[in-house]
Order: sequence, then C-alpha cells, then structure tokens
Amino acid sequence: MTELCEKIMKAILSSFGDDLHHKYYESEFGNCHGYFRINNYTIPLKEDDHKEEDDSIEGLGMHTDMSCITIVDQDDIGGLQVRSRDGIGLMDIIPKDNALVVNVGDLLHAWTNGRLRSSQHRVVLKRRGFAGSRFSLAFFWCFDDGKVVFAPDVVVGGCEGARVFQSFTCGDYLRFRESNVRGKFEKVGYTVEDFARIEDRH
Ligand SMILES: O=C(O)CCC(=O)C(=O)O
Ligand SMILES: [Fe+2]
Repeated sequence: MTELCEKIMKAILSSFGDDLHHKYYESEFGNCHGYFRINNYTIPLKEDDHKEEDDSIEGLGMHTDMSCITIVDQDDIGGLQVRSRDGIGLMDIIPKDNALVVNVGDLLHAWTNGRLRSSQHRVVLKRRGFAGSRFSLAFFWCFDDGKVVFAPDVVVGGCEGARVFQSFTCGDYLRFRESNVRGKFEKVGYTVEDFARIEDRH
C-alpha cells in the first residue's frame, strides 16, 4: 500500500510539471507513513413496517479524510458515496472486483493549494433482509506530525488564483480536528478549509 501511494503521489507531481517529482517527492513526501483501519458496519435489518424513506441509515457520517491519500478496499455490499464537485450531488461508488478507491485527503488538498480536492464522503447502509456486516479496509497515507504543510510556489502558480492556504503544522491540524468536540463527530465544517484557508481569516 505504501508503494502504491508513493507511485500515485509521483504521478500526481509529474502531472503538475515534468521535474516536480524529482524536486519535491523526497523532500516533501519522503517521510510519509501509513496506517490501516478496518471499518465494520452493522447492516440494519429490514422490518415490515418500515417506510421507504427510512430505508437507509448513515454508517459513517459525511467527512473528509485527514490524510494525503487514502486507499479504500470496500466489500461488495456498497454504500460509499462521494459529494460531487457542485457540493450538492452525491455519487455512489459501486464496488468492483479488483478495484480500489483512491481518495485525496485534507493534507494533500492544502499542499496542492486546492488543485486536488479532498472530497466529502460517507457510507450509507440500506436495510436488508439479513443480519450481517459491511467491511472496508482503509489505508491512510499521511505526513508526519511535525511536517509544515505549505504549497510550493510552482504548485500555487499552476492554479488560476493566488495562494489559498497559509502554512500549518500537520500535528496542529490533527489536534484541531481531534480536540474540537463538534469536529470529532461533524467533520464537515471543521476541515483544513476552516483551519488554514487564508480568505476566511481576513
Ligand atoms: O467504508 C468505506 O467505504 C469508507 C471508509 C472511510 O471513508 C474512512 O474510513 O475514512
Ligand atoms: Fe473516509
């Protein structure tokens, strides 16, 4: 998984400019580390008296990941939904054999000055006629806590506007998310956009 994230990151840097992966991979992403999380969701049972509108429940609330890159392997139950670019629509991410989901996380969102978007996503479970679980395996590839996240000028230059994130230390952002009681449970509204976006501060 680490190797996969490294390859993806190098491909992203190359897509920003020919020499960027040589210039920035080792210095910026060389200390990244990853960890796995196993998610186990209980599927709600279908009951005869249930109305259509409460046929689904949220297994994991809407959030953005705090990583640079997240790789998700979901089983064949489905239910992962990603917010579309317009901020309104939701797309179902249909499980496919031998396919992994790649998410951009908040740290890469900030490091790319928003060129890559940390998308909001959630897991919705449909009531079924059997008791069981949905499993997913998520691998979060992150900067180390001491890393100062600051988009290089050349990356900012590739965006049409100006720099939109001030520099911040990764650990400070993680603490902002974790120490904020609402941020713990309602991740949307307590993301890197709220923590480090320059426009919001003035
Ligand atoms: O279970 C899934 O498909 C997604 C899990 C997820 O978004 C997460 O663990 O952050
Ligand atoms: Fe996630």
